[in-house]
Amino acid sequence: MVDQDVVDEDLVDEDFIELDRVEKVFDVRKKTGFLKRERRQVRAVDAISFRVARGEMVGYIGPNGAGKSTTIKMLTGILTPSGGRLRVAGIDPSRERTRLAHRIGVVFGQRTTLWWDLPLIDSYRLMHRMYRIPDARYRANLGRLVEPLELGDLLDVPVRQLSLGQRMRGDIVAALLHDPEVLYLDEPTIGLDVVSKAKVRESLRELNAERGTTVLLTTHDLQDIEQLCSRVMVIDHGRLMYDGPLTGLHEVGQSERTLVVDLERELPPIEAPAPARVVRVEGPRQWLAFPASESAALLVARIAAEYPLVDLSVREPDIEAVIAKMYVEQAGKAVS
Ligand SMILES: Nc1ncnc2c1ncn2[C@@H]1O[C@H](COP(=O)(O)OP(=O)(O)OP(=O)(O)O)[C@@H](O)[C@H]1O
Repeated sequence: MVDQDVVDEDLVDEDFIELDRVEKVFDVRKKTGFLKRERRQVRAVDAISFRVARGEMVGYIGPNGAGKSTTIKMLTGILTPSGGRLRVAGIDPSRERTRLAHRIGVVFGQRTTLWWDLPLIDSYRLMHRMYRIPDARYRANLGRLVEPLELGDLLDVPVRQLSLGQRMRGDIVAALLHDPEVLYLDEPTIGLDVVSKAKVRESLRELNAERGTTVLLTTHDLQDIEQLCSRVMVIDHGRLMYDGPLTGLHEVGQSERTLVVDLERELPPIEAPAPARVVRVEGPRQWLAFPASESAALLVARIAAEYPLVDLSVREPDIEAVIAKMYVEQAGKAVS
């Protein structure tokens, strides 16, 4: 709610979210024997710097344990950085968490901010009070959000009775009732079916286009990024590996698909026509990498003609594969 807060006049729109060499180190104690404990440090976020402009929609991706949630938690003020400088809308999140809370919205796909046993509308009424949203604005926002997210018939249903997709859409409305300028989304489409995913993505697109809401999106689903974000940042082991347009990421990461082949019995690696090649063998199962630009049909036909084929499937590259390819590319550049 911008009008209730003091807006930082010096803040440039390009620096709406600002991180300079931000770090987060956790002290972890592990039991290693009777009365023996080992202390270890986990560098979850390692000197990350980036800027997000007001109104941008940016993907923030990486494998499990990369440091995404830790970054988001620092951006909301839940966690305090161990080092570096961080500002959101000119505010230091960990110092002024409450003031910032009025300007940001957060959706965690795996958790809900809604009250489990209450009808959906009661959660919204509670938020209306908690955020002290003016009545007219609350009604207008509810009207504006509920219809496109198709929640009109579900407002009186207890949250525990909603499907995952309905609950997720309910959470998105909850995060937007107070008109936040920034929305952090952590896996907003996880576990959703194709139709629900499409609905969630469509509403996010509209929100960004119509209200200029800045969106930082964490996901394991590359299609979320493809359909929503023109810019993507890749994080791994707490470090920023890539920051740029999705097309650049495609060039390094999406260039290969995998054909998984189940043979009748264990055999030596399949002799596939280049550039296809066997990348892994486990008993009768073999994995072949091949260029995403080529059809799998020819490769399948060749293998079927020459090998005792039982089953097969084609896998699109996942984020882990994209990042693995980045390492190879970077190592190659460092050597050459
Ligand atoms: N409270 C904590 N105490 C100790 N270590 C932590 C804590 N929170 C996170 N970590 C560690 O920090 C690293 C980064 O974790 P984080 O949850 O940020 O990763 P992530 O990218 O969000 O992963 P995922 O995709 O699995 O959610 C991991 O090694 C994790 O075990």
